[in-house]
Amino acid sequence: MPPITSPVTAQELEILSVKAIEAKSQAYCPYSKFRVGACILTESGEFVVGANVENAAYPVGTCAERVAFGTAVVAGHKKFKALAVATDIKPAASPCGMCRQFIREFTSPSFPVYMYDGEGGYKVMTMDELLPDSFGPDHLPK
Ligand SMILES: O=c1ccn([C@H]2C[C@H](O)[C@@H](CO)O2)c(=O)[nH]1
Ligand SMILES: [Zn+2]
Repeated sequence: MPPITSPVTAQELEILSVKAIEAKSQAYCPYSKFRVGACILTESGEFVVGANVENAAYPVGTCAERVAFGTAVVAGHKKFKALAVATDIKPAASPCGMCRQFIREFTSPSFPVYMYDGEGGYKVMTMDELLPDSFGPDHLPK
């Protein structure tokens, strides 16, 4: 059985959402003009933010979610409680396919992804809902 992600408190969720929404202002998105902010709550109680960073060579740009997870992993974090992603649209946007696979590497099936719309409303889905029947580290030969 996969590990169950520990639940997020109402206070943690409030901070997570504020930081994800604030992180939109750090986006570098001159091409799409589509601001995305992300914030991860680590198992140790730290908040790590990211925003999308685009590039003149369009496909080279990275999403907010991968910036946040890359930053957190490089800072030494290995376990995560929740992710919030914020955009200015409604209904809320959800992580792209590449990000779903990237996040899957570091999370359990019950890991919650909170998706905030431009009015502060949100929907929440687990990683298993976002990426069912997924491929991960355990599928590779030892
Ligand atoms: O969940 C998402 C969806 C899109 N983007 C970024 C990629 C690109 O910079 C811009 C438009 O797709 O939004 C993210 O960061 N996260
Ligand atoms: Zn993405």
